[in-house]
Amino acid sequence: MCSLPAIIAHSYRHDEHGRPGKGESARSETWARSWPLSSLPALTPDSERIQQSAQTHDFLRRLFADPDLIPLPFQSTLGPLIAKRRYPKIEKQYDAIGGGSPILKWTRIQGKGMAELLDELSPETAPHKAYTMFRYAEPLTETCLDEMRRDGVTRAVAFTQYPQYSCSTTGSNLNELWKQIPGRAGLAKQKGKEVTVGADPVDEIEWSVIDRWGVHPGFIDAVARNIEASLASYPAESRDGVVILFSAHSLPMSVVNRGDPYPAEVAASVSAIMARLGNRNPYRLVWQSQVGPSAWLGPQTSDAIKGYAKKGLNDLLLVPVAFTSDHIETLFELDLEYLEEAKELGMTGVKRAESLNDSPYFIRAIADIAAAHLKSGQAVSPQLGLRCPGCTNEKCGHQKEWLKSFQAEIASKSALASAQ
Ligand SMILES: C=CC1=C(C)c2cc3[nH]c(cc4nc(cc5[nH]c(cc1n2)c(C)c5CCC(=O)O)C(CCC(=O)O)=C4C)c(C)c3C=C
Ligand code: FES
Ligand SMILES: [Fe+2]
Repeated sequence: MCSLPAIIAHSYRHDEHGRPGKGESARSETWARSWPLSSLPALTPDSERIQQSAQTHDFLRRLFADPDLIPLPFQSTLGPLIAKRRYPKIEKQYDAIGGGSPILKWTRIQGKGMAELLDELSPETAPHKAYTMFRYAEPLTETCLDEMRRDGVTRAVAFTQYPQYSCSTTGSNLNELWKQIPGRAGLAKQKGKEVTVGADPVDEIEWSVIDRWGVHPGFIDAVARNIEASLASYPAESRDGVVILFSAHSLPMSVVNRGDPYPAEVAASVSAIMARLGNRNPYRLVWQSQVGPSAWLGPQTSDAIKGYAKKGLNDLLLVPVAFTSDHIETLFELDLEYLEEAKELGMTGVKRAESLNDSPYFIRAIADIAAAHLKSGQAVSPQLGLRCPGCTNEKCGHQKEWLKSFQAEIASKSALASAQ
């Protein structure tokens, strides 16, 4: 299974009087239903392999078809061709990390833990259920919406699992969500289709968005704890000299120059983590995973390692700062490519801090973020409302207007709940 993390929707139902339904008891049962992999019949190694290969290819095909991520000339022709050409290399990488991305597993563990904590932290909006919505792999937006439709969800929070906002990641996911809601006036008009708003129960869902949380103290603390655990493995006398290399997925310079907020938000996370650690170590922010020949934001992580090797440094701690769980970027690129490269360069003190995965501190942090959001009465943050100065993507405008349209209702319901 390989996928790009997208949105966890937290939802609860209301009873017939519009109050949160306290009696809904099926959380664990519906949760079990939302583990499609565990309910598959036993697979032979061969059929597993075929399924895995098809998933990787579908993932790449969808990714290169997304103009919000990679705008290509003749996208519908060129996208599939690039996906096909890239597939053998990427498939080998997934093979090397155990046959697929663990991102679905971790996202579900985090979501389940978060929903359970949220029931305690925000009993007035309980019960909560976490759904997973990926942009390029199952469960896709439409699959997740189907599940929500079946469950009769009426209120949902689109909670991005990217701590820092980029229009290429969270933005693309929100654009897709807007596109997949059948009764959106904007798109229905655009395509000249007659859509009866309200004909589909999914039209009735009230949405709000947690769009970024890269400096939340709970998130910062969870990352800092993993860094502290790794630093503890260096000898005490050299510990404070270890260079912390924060590594985040890079962006094409065209996206940076359009005014994408991600680089500044990643830098803000790094500063907050360093402050939490007492600013004892030297550090740099570097960028990984660039794709294709265009200019990307640097310095690249692998060049930074090589540069420090040349300067005679030995102790580097790599810290993934824009991912909340392991996947190909950490398990293959950092662990297998860069750590190996560093060894070949003679560096013996290069290590990687663990990803957040099932960190209880992280799960508590996302539960806190969700609880505060549910109390806030906010549908959309002021930052989400603003388009990039260089944005020419009409979908971004529609998506933001659609999400802002929930503001009055969310605010009045929240005011009502806090008055009770
Ligand atoms: C913060 C996270 C990410 C940003 C920003 C991001 C931007 C971005 N990515 C591509 C192209 C590709 N990304 C690919 C995989 C991939 N990307 C992220 C995260 C971010 N991407 C993750 C977590 C993953 C791996 C998912 C998993 O293993 O489950 C890939 C596919 C792999 C490959 O072919 O190398 C591509 C392609 C662009 C163009 C971009 C910014 C515009
Ligand atoms: S690209 Fe950033 S808002 Fe459209
Ligand atoms: Fe990516």
